[in-house]
Amino acid sequence: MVICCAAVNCSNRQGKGEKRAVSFHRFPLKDSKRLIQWLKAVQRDNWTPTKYSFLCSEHFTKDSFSKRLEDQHRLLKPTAVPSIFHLTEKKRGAGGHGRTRRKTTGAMRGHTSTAAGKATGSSLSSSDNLMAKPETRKLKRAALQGNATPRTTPVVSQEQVQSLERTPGDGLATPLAGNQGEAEVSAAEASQQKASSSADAGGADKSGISMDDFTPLGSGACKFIGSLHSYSFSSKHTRERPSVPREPMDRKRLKRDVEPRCSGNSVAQSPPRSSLTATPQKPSQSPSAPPTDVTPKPAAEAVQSEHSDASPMSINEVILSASGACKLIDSLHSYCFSARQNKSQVCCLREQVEKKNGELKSLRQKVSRSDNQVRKLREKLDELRRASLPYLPYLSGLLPPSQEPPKMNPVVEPLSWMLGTWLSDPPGAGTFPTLQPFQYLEEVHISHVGQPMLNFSFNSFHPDTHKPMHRECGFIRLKPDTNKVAFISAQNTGIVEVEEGEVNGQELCIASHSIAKISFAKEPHVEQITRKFRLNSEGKLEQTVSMATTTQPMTQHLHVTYKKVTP
Ligand code: HEM
Repeated sequence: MVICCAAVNCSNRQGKGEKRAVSFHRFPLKDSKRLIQWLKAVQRDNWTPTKYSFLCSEHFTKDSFSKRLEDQHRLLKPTAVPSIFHLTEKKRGAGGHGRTRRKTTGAMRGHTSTAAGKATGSSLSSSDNLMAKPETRKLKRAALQGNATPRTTPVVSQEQVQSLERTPGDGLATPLAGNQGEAEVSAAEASQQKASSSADAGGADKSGISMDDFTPLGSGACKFIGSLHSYSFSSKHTRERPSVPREPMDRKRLKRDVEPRCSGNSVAQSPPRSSLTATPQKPSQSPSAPPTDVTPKPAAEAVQSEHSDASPMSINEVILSASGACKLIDSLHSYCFSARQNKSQVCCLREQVEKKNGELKSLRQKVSRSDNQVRKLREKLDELRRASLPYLPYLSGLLPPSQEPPKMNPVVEPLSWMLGTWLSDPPGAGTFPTLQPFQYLEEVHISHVGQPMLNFSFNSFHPDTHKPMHRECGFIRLKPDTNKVAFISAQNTGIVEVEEGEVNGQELCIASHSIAKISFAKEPHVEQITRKFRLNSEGKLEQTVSMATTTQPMTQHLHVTYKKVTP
């Protein structure tokens, strides 16, 4: 890399001119206040210095320098601010500052220079600026000897100042008390120095080139920014040329690292070297021909080897690039984290759903088992009901509809105490000389429908099996205005009989008047039957049946007490 002066209308560069005549000094990038003063003095619009930007010694007054004790080497004072500039020519743009115009630069070395008079740069005519270079040298020397006074009205663009004032570099790097990162480069000496000597202690060597000149800003923050920038650059480069090997890409970056205005002069391609073993290459000593090599180049390569990218980006660009990279990395981290979190949540939810499904399946099985149990219990209940009250269905079938009951005929009123539904309680007792005593259940229903008679039905059941046994039904009539009663009955055994008697109070005694039977009725045939009904003191209905058969005299066959089950 050729070290060039960044001042407007200054063509000084390393290796040009007399040895030790001109030294080059870095911009105090780490000292923002002083950097602002430098920029105001330089007056380059839309331009931001990099660590490879230099001002030559011709822009500083003599008292800006001190001499090192051991070798009397000229050093720029840490507080020095440049003040000697040629600002009368058309200012350079952001991309360069017109080296070709350097030859036509006038002798006015800053509008406050005593050698140049008190006229401002803007007031000078173009002819005044057309000065021969030797003359310019004289004026330079005069300035270095103190003839030039610092600019009292520095001008700097507001954009530059704001950019610097908000540059994070102020906070990232603590200003150094020493040379603060700017270099003092004696072009002639620097070209002859060995890299080994320049790497001794990181300080300025005899050449005037300090190791700090070519090392990056020494803070971790800067290294961090550099690495992010390297990441951004390499990503960009990979996108553009994904198949290009790494080494060519690095060489390409070396070219970019050179100051734009110097790159056209000479950039010697050399293999990358270590920062501490790099050997400076001897530059061309001819002032007229552009040098084929430059002294600081190995050191610059060392910087590049230490930092993956040393492109001449402005500080703001670096910061913006780093900030963008940080945001991108943060967003990627956030995305990865949220993706992992979402995946974990999905897995967790899936497990919960599977667990709930298992619970639901278990509950459905329980419900199914419960339904079966309920169904079986209902069946059992129905069976128990049938077993306990087998005649209730018949009873319910005999009950009148829920409406106004018919008015009882007065004729049957003497028999009204018989009305109702009655159930045997206790079970009836069966006896006969030819039979073993037995028990039975019986349901009695005696009603009327408004007619002058009562309707009756007697249905007996086996006490254990509830199977139907003897059954009979018929009518009870009263002879009007008498207590004479006729009892007409048909029995399932094939007997049809009429009994007559009298009702006295709540007792009815009747005896068979006529008995008919079917031709195939089972023997022994019944020949006489007597009955007695009464409502006892407990309100229960009692019936006693006696009969005579073809084999047995009149003997009691049945006795049963009923309790009333309807009002
Ligand atoms: C007024 C009504 C009834 C008459 C006229 C009548 C008549 C008879 C006669 C003639 C016998 C045969 C006796 C023998 O073999 O020596 C008999 C037997 C029997 N009766 Fe009655 N009976 C009447 C009501 C009932 C009732 C309400 C029951 C209740 C369940 C009943 C249960 C039996 C039994 C279990 C036998 C023995 C086995 C059989 O022959 O079926 N009877 N009955």
